[in-house]
Amino acid sequence: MGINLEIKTSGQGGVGLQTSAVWNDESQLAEQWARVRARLQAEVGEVEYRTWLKQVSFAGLAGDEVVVMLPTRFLRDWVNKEYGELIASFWQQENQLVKRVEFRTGAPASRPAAPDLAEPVQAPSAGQPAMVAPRQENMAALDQRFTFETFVVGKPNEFAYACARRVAEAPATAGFNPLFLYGGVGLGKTHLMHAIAWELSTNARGGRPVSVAYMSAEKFMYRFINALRSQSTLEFKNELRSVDVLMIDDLQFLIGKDNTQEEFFHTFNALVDAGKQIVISADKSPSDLSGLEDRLRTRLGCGMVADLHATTFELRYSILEAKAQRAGVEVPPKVLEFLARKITSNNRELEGALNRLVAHANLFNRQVTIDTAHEVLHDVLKAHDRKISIQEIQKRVCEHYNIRIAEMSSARRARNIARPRQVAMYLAKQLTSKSLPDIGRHFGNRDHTTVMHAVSRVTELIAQDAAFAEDVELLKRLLEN
Ligand SMILES: Nc1ncnc2c1ncn2[C@@H]1O[C@H](COP(=O)(O)OP(=O)(O)OP(=O)(O)O)[C@@H](O)[C@H]1O
Repeated sequence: MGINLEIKTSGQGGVGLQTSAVWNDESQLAEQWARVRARLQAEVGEVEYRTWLKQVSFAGLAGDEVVVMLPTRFLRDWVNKEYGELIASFWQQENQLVKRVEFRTGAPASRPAAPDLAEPVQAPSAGQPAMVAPRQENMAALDQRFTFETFVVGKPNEFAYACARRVAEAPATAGFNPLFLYGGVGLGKTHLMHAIAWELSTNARGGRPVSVAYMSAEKFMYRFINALRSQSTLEFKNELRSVDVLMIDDLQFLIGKDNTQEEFFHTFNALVDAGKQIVISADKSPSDLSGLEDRLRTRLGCGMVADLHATTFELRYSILEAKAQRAGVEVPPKVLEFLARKITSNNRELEGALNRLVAHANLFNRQVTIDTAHEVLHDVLKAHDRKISIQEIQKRVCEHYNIRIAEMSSARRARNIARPRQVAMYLAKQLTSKSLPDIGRHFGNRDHTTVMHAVSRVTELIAQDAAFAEDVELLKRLLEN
């Protein structure tokens, strides 16, 4: 049989595959591919087949070109070089339309609910759909809900959001590499990481494909250990070092894992030196991640470090409003306000509370009201009350302003006493679910109208005076932690 074969390697996903005539029948092509695989297996032997060829998948026939996919660039190039001609020849013998075989990175046809970017994925060129790797066990998947569009931006996270946007639009820009996102539990780090990965994998820049590998630090360690066990560390290294963007979530997990840290450090250096983008998230800033090697901490902090601050009432309210709207459920503003005031710990808990409330309302066909919120969320609300007492608030505020604790209940009205007292009342309203009269009782039996006045005065001052706002925010964070 005369074979005129041309083998091409491309970084683009298997897209726009169109076929013609008899040879393009899907089931026929599948059968042909099965036979090609069987012949490859027989030809190269079981061990070689399992090592290199098992991961080749068939994406389709485009004109006279068979497109096959491999999960990584390294594998793509290797298989092309070592087995390209053989694969093409077997195809040619199966299907007379085939003239060429094209090797691409990514995965074939069906798009899973959420792409799995633990394996590098090629973003498509403009106008083409993203190619995504198949969902595989033990790999981190991207959450479809975690996009830039669903991320609510407010004061505490606007800087981190802007940095994330910037990296998604222009990876490896000087000053933004690595991008290090950090903040307390449930404040949106993973959400932003996924948003960057989605953006990069679905929006090619100028037609240039971008390969992204996203995984948790835990997954990184797991894969590294597996590679050591199966003596495939070289493949692991090459695979990671072939990506354009490496994203590692929850880096603090590597604390105390010296060998994995070492491996990560080398991967990090290799990528940054090659002008690739790294994005990291952790619960603390690089300088506070004690337990990480100094040289790694230094490198982590040399790009852009962006903090996701504790939430504010306004942000919590906006998040609840957006989530309720997306869920298509009407939640009265009063209830949103109630939740935003009471559930101050983090956005995950806030979201969980809203979900419970909405599920309850649907299940029992009841309206969402403050009463149902009390009823359904009594455990969460109680836990929050338990966490922060008015006495604790008073103690912290007094320490901060350097006044005696007795002044919280005294009748003195000098500004240097009255203002901290008002701040303490304001925080008591924000951070506990005590009623205004209750709060008043803790402050020398003051009337509830005095507490109301304190709350509105402090709210006004926060809006007018940035330094004062920062003070109050700091106190709040200290108390919440
Ligand atoms: N600004 C935000 N807008 C919309 N949703 C948010 C925002 N911040 C957090 N969330 C939601 O809160 C939940 C927790 O966020 P995420 O998992 O990103 O937190 P995290 O900072 O990674 O926490 P952890 O430290 O536990 O890993 C998610 O459902 C996320 O969508």
